[in-house]
Amino acid sequence: MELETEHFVGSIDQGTTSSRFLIFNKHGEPVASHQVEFTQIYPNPGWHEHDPFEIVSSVETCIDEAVKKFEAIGYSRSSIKGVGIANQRETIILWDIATGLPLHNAIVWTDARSQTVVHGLKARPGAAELEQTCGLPLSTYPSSTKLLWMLKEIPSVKKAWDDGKLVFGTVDTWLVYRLNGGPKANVLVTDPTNASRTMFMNLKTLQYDDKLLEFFGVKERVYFPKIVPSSDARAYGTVNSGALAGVPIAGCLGDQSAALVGQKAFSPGLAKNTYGTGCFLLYNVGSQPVISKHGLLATVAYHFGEKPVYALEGSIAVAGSGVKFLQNNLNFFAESNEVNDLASTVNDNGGCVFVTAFSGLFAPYWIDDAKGTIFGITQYTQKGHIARATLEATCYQTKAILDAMEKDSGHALTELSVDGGMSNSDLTMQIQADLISIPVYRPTMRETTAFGAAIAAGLAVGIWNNLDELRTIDRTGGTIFEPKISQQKRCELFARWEKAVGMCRGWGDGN
Ligand SMILES: Nc1ncnc2c1ncn2[C@@H]1O[C@H](COP(=O)(O)OP(=O)(O)O)[C@@H](O)[C@H]1O
Ligand SMILES: O=P(O)(O)OC[C@H](O)CO
Repeated sequence: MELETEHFVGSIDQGTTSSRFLIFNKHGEPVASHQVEFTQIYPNPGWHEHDPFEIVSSVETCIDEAVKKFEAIGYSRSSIKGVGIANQRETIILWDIATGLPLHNAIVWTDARSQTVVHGLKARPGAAELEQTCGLPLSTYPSSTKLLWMLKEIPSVKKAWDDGKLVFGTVDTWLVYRLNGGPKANVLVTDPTNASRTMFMNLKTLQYDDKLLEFFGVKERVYFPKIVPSSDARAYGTVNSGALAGVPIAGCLGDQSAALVGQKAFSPGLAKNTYGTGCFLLYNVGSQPVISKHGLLATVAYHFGEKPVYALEGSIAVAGSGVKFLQNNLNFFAESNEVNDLASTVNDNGGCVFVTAFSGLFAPYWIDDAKGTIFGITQYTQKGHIARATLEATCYQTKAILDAMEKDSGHALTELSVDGGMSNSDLTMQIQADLISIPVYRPTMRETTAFGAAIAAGLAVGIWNNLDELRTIDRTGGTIFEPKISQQKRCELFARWEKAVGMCRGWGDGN
């Protein structure tokens, strides 16, 4: 009997490496899920693309397969009341308003091809003030510089612009548009957490800012999606076909905001660090944005009710993608989790420091002319040392981000909550605790990104009535990694890392 009255919420987690669909009950437990990895396209050094239709088909496959599993254990698809979306941010897709067809592959957030565009923009009057309005520094990372590169370099994009047919979308907008049926329904929306990664949105008004659009020269001739709250039962339309046809899309969050929500970091001072393809530390600063003085980003954490909540963010471009690099490019092992066995064949990094700056270095350094560099290789160096140095790179950057966050907020974290694929590595989490000298807490339920999007949708369709109801969801269990090394050792290791960062500057300049 209980099964029939129970309601569920579905959640799309469209990440950089894979897509997933999970179905959650109101206790925050995933009862069915499906995951699909999709193709990573690297056409040139520093370039990174996705096929827009493969993004959609991977999501549709995940929905259909997860619903099959859900029904196989006795539930009915009609008990799924809404769907939420969490998505990789900054990645852009451009399409034609009339046909609904993409004009190019998606340019992924890691892609560094807009370096020359960025240098040109930095020389324009007003460049230094942009961050005060949108929270992001000029770099290859946000969507704006990718759009400008495409307008300059891709003839079909230029033509669509000339013809007044160009639609700009981040992955959330593209997914919502396609899931609603494309040009037939023509639903063009985004939420403030995604829009805050474009450099086009004013952090305070949560709307496009004329001055920002004018700075980038895109005030006219582009269809921008409407910015709507992250939790809304109507604005995102409904799923048009497949196993969940007719179900409302009721919530949408950039994946890192979703992970903060999924960790239930609803109060100022709470934070999380997600180790996925990249690694992103978000710190809840409450109802006013804080513009960083130490290399962090100001971003929207979520907008559920009347007032938005903001976060300070430390973004690291390479985390799990470093592990994938050892796996796919260097053939060190066949599966990601094997990195831990390999890194455990040695006691330390053997003097190697790997600055994994494949796309330049992001927070808090913002060095766009760095390239991946391994320092300290000798005849003694083994694969295990390189594997260990790869894991350490993300942990050092997290330490640098926490230092910056403490300076910006005046508050030191006493524990770091973690999630994401690479947080499955016990070795990495122990190294992390050692380097930051506070405990690292890894929850048992690590699908926090998907859970965050489920919360956004679930609040809109009445699975939960308010955030207080969510506070009671059990977060006990999980693993705590305690720091084990001395302060002196920690300082020595970090000083070597900082030296390596200083020495990797400039390699990519003009190349
Ligand atoms: N046990 C593990 N140890 C180290 N890295 C891992 C492990 N499991 C997964 N990863 C890495 O985590 C990443 C996938 O994490 P995920 O959170 O799914 O990322 P995304 O959301 O970006 O697609 C991959 O890059 C993979 O290499
Ligand atoms: O795919 P992830 O989980 O590394 O997240 C990507 C970020 O949203 C990029 O800003």
